[in-house]
Amino acid sequence: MALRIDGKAVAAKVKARAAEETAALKERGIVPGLAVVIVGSDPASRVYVNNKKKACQETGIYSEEYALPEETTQEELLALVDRLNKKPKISGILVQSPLPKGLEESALVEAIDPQKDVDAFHPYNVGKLMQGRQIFLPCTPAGVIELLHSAGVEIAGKDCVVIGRSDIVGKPMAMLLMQNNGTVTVCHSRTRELSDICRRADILVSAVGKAGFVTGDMIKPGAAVIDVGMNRDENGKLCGDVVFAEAEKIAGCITPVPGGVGPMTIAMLMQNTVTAAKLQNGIGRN
Ligand SMILES: NC(=O)C1=CN([C@@H]2O[C@H](COP(=O)(O)OP(=O)(O)OC[C@H]3O[C@@H](n4cnc5c(N)ncnc54)[C@H](OP(=O)(O)O)[C@@H]3O)[C@@H](O)[C@H]2O)C=CC1
Ligand SMILES: Nc1nc(=O)c2c([nH]1)NC[C@@H]1CN(c3ccc(C(=O)N[C@@H](CCC(=O)O)C(=O)O)cc3)C=[N+]21
Repeated sequence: MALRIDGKAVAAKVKARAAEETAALKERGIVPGLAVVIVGSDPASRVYVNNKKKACQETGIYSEEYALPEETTQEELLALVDRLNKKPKISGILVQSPLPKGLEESALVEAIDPQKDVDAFHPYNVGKLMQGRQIFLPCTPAGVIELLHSAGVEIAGKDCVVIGRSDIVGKPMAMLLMQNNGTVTVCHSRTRELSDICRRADILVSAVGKAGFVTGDMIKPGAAVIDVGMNRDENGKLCGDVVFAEAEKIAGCITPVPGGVGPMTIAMLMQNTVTAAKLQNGIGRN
């Protein structure tokens, strides 16, 4: 049976570290602050945003939430981002995706001050990541790397397969695995012989968004299986991309959903908010 990686426990450690740093900053009169902007009433987004708020409370990070109606215009959002860019109390800005139709996400992300871009979605930060000179690590992929470390999985020299090539998960995930000296293959909807490629992976990361996508026969015995997917099954229950019951019999270690990557995303966001506050106050990392 595979080792079940406890994302909640690892996230608690990351948050504890962020809380310590926050306390130290507060002694110097600096309070890290996060602004979360959510537009419309997507129920899943609501849950994530509430989790982010709770994490801020746990770590002592100041937070502001802007819950805006579905009808909000691009101009109104841009004006809000501009205000938050200039607001000293705010170290980090996150615009929750997806946005309602008609709003242009990329223009909004580009309007965020790169020094406050705690998601690391701004093209400046994406470029920095490509060069391995990033100031912020992308939260979900960085969370995955932490989980692998926590389970004692070595990345260097390993065959890593990422399923999914989105800007927010797949691509930055591949980049971070490469930075950690993995040999990375990225698969997507046009990939041929996907199962065969997956079966060669020592580390398999699934970020597809389809329940039941990764079956036991796609997993190499002993592999590390990381499930980024957040889906609802036919009963409305939260589940990942991986058929967990099959995979845990074959994998060496595996992350569950819930309780795997999700909590790590939020913990890394707290870490990035602390980093942002330090940066804006001329304090180097560590
Ligand atoms: N745990 C967390 O913190 C987070 C979880 N998520 C979850 O992760 C999942 C992925 O998110 P995101 O990257 O934004 O999703 P996207 O929909 O943007 O990307 C999905 C990717 O999967 C690929 N794909 C779809 N179908 C297939 C297929 N049949 N075979 C191979 N590849 C396929 C797509 O390929 P193509 O490019 O060719 O279309 C695409 O690259 C979602 O469930 C999301 O909810 C997301 C962010 C954070
Ligand atoms: N700008 C932006 N940044 C994001 O980081 C971002 C986003 N938009 N849009 C949506 C995705 C998704 N995401 C998750 C965060 C927490 C959990 C999480 O806490 N999951 C819990 C359970 C949550 C539940 O109970 O539903 C778990 O897996 O255990 C999941 C997913 C961040 N995202």
